[in-house]
Amino acid sequence: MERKIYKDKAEVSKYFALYLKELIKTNEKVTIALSGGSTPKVIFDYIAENFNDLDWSKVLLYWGDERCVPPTDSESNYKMTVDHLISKIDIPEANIFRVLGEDTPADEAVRYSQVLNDTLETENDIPQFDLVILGMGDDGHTASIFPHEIDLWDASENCVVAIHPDSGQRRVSITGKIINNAKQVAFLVTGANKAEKVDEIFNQSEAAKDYPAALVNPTSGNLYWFLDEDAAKKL
Ligand SMILES: O=C1O[C@H](COP(=O)(O)O)[C@@H](O)[C@H](O)[C@H]1O
Repeated sequence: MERKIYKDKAEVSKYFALYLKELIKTNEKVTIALSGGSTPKVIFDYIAENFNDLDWSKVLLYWGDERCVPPTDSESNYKMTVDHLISKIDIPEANIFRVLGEDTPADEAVRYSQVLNDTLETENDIPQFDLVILGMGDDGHTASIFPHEIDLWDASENCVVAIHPDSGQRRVSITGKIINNAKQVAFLVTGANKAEKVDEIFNQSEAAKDYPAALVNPTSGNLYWFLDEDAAKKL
C-alpha cells in the first residue's frame, strides 16, 4: 500500500493524472472502473483540460458503482463522467461500458456482471480491471457498498444491488471480489469530512472493521491512497 498526501484537491488531481498518464502510456489497453461522487469531478476536469491528448482509444471505461437513475439524471455517475471527462476527450463510444441505471436494478446487476465476464481478462477466474478508482464516503463506504450492508462486500456475484442508507436510493455496485482482484486500486479521498475515517482505517481501529473502505486490499495488485492534507490531517 502506498499513501500519497498532497496539499489540496488540485494537487491530488495533478499527481493522479500523471499516474494515469503513465499507466496509459505503458500499456496497450487499460480497463478502468470509475467512481462517482464529488472528488472525481475536479480530477476529471483536470485530466480533460491537461491530458486530452492521451491515446484514449486504448482506454476502456466502466463504472464501479452507479445510482439507479436515468443517464440524464443529475445523480447519475455516468452523466457526471460525460459532463466532466468523456465529452471533452477523444474516446470511441465502443470503449464505454456504462451501467444502465434506468433499468430494473436486479436485472442490471446480473447484466453488468456478465459484461465484466465477457469483456475483461480474468485472473483466478475472476474478471480483472487494470485499475479500479474508488472514493470513500464520510461513513466509510466505497463504491456503493455501505457499512449497513457490509456483507455485500463478500457476495459471490461480480455486481450487486445496494441501498443508500439515508435516501433509500438503489445502486448497482461491484463487490469486493472484483475490487480486490484488480491490478491497481486507487483511492481518491479529499476533504476534512473524511479525516476521521481515514485515521481509523490507517490505524486499524476497532471501528474501522465496519467500513467497507477498510476491506480494500488487492490480492496481488497495488493499492494507492491519493489524499489531500485535509483528509490526512489526523494521521
Ligand atoms: O455515492 C458515492 O460516493 C462515494 C464517495 O464520493 P465523494 O463525494 O465523497 O467523493 C463514491 O465513491 C461513489 O462512487 C459514489 O456513488
